[in-house]
Amino acid sequence: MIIENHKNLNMETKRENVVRPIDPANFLTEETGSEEKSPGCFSIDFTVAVVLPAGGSGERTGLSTPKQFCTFLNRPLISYTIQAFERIAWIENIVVVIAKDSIDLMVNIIQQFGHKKVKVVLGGSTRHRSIFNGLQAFGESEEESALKKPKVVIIHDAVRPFVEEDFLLKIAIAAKQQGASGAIRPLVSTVIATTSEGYLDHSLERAKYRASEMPQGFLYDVIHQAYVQCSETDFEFGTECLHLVLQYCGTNARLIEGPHTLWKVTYKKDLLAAESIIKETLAQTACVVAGQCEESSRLAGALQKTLGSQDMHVDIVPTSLRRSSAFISKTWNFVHVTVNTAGLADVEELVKTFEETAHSVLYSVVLILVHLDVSEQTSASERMAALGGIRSLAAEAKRKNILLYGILLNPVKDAGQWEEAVENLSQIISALIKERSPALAGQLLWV
Ligand SMILES: Nc1ccn([C@@H]2O[C@H](COP(=O)(O)OP(=O)(O)OP(=O)(O)O)[C@@H](O)[C@H]2O)c(=O)n1
Ligand SMILES: O=P(O)(O)OC[C@@H](O)[C@@H](O)[C@@H](O)CO
Repeated sequence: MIIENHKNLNMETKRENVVRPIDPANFLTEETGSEEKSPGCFSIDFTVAVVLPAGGSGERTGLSTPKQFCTFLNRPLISYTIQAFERIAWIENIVVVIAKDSIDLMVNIIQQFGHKKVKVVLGGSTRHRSIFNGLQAFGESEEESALKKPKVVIIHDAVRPFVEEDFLLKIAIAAKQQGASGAIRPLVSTVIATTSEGYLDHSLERAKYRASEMPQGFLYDVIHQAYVQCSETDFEFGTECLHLVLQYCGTNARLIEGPHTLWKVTYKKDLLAAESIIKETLAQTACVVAGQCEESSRLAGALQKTLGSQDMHVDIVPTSLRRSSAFISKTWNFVHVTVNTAGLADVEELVKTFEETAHSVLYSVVLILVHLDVSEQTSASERMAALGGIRSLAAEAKRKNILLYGILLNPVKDAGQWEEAVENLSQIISALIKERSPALAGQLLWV
């Protein structure tokens, strides 16, 4: 679900963090978080920084909110892109270039989602002007500017959230060696030239052409020099940074074919596609927290098998380890199996652990309580009553971006009926994890 307004963002603006609107000729950047290095898989021996142009209005989406600030899964698109770069240890700084009207919102996003390497800079009336503004946030020395210029600068549209470290490394190394580098993709449609009357003039041989995508990498001095020299026409109508460095610096970019995930969010459908991709990625793993008793272990093992058959990787963790960060950090989906005792206290403790570890800040956590009561003494209504507290617990958890659901599993003795019940349970668990619906949080389902 795409949300255009920002009712779910904490809009209490801390003015001291706001980048003061200033004359674009004299850039000011504002430190908005501590410099923390995220663990990375690769390392390189030169400095790299990133400029994310995010100053556009997103007219082609037809939405009133610029697409980079449209939210899905309780988070704006730009936050996903920032995180894609922030988690990379060899990227030192991320300059986000935004329109003046978005300053307060951007500062709140940085604070709400804990973005650490980000500096905010004012954009311009076109993408090239915004990129140039971003580049000018760097200076020759720390004295001249809050940001020392990097050896290589990666330029990446803020509305392209799916970018991986290995490809960024290729782009950065090629830019260091060649002066410039850029991502390309095969054309999907054939390119044609039209006459002024709107007829076909000629078509291009598709195999000879490629789509220019992002990220692009440049030696900082090369791209900066190109922008210093480029014309007003370039600034007003240009869309290709690689062209600028060729025309004004004679630098021929190394072109690297990238994965199909580099696509740019342009239309509303792209926002829906981005939400689906993130949901699909989050739903690939789960953790079943189970007690030591035989029924609990048996149910946990059966769920691991049935969810596994739906391509979900499931770890089983004993209840005693439910608070260990080792297992919490591996997934955003948790199934807590309880037998005979309702286990709401355990669930409450898990919610507290997710909050203490800030695990639900970037992505919603799905927490499903599966309760099996094998004691012969309790009636169905008594079992329902035992989980009656889940609704209030779920309301509190939802405020922390934790989606709590309850499922009552009826005990059955017949092996065939048990297998069928576990299959049904597994389908429900899978659906709750895939959909991540806040509307169903607090509901008690019955299998
Ligand atoms: N004056 C501008 C215009 C665009 N961009 C950014 O450049 C990227 C790619 O541009 P595009 O997809 O065209 O974004 P918009 O210009 O916002 O879209 P539209 O043309 O539909 O208005 C986006 O992250 C956009 O925010 C920018 O920083 N400054
Ligand atoms: O043209 P738009 O402003 O919609 O998007 C920018 C794209 O052109 C640009 O990101 C790539 O083509 C690479 O230069």
